[in-house]
Amino acid sequence: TSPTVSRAGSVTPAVTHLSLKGKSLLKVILLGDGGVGKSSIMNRYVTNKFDAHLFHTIGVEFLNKTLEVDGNQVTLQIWDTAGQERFRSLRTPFYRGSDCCLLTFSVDDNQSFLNLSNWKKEFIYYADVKEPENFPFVVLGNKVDVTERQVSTEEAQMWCQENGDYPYFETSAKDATNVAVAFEEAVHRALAADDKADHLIPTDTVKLHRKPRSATSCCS
Ligand SMILES: Nc1nc2c(ncn2[C@@H]2O[C@H](COP(=O)(O)OP(=O)(O)OP(=O)(O)O)[C@@H](O)[C@H]2O)c(=O)[nH]1
Repeated sequence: TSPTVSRAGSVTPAVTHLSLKGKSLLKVILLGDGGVGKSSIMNRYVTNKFDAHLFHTIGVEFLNKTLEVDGNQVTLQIWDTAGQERFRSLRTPFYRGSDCCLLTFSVDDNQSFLNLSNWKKEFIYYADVKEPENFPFVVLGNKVDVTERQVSTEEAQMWCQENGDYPYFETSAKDATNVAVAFEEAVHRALAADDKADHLIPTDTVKLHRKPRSATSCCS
């Protein structure tokens, strides 16, 4: 729609049964081909509005939404990126620090589905994800309100299963189908991945023991 701008939303739905561990901000990023509906999904979720004549995004935009997680306030910072190839260098610097990535395609556009792998690769590279197999991706097949589909539910589910067992949601920003549940799943995944990373830290500990000096090992 316009170059990097930020706005704030203030809706507070409840998400429960999540372990927060002091986190108060979660960054969720939407990636996918131009025109699949990323801006519309974000706008539907944060402002509950839909615009049938949106302009392409240039660079990135973000909106905040406050959620309640186990009685605590968490800010969900949703980053909407420009899907068109010509804006690649404007969007990629914003991938770092994401807690969850929503890979988005449109069910009436087969090419946008085929491009999911490229979006995943681009994200992993520019976000500098250290353990791609543990990163929480969620896949959205948007525009399910349209009648002429090019991608079946089964095909999309299969891709998700084969590429990391990602959750898959068929959404419509137009009529609000599954938009909120998809973001709630993103929050769940982000917090679960954070939990897992916490558990991994002790295994990285290096034990340093001074080796007893032996009579033959000394050279000075
Ligand atoms: N029928 C239908 N149209 C949609 C839906 N979501 C978005 N659109 C329309 O698709 C067009 C593109 O939507 P955007 O939200 O701008 O797509 P985008 O992915 O943000 O596009 P870029 O900014 O170019 O990356 C707009 O005309 C929207 O109104 C949907 O769920 N159903």
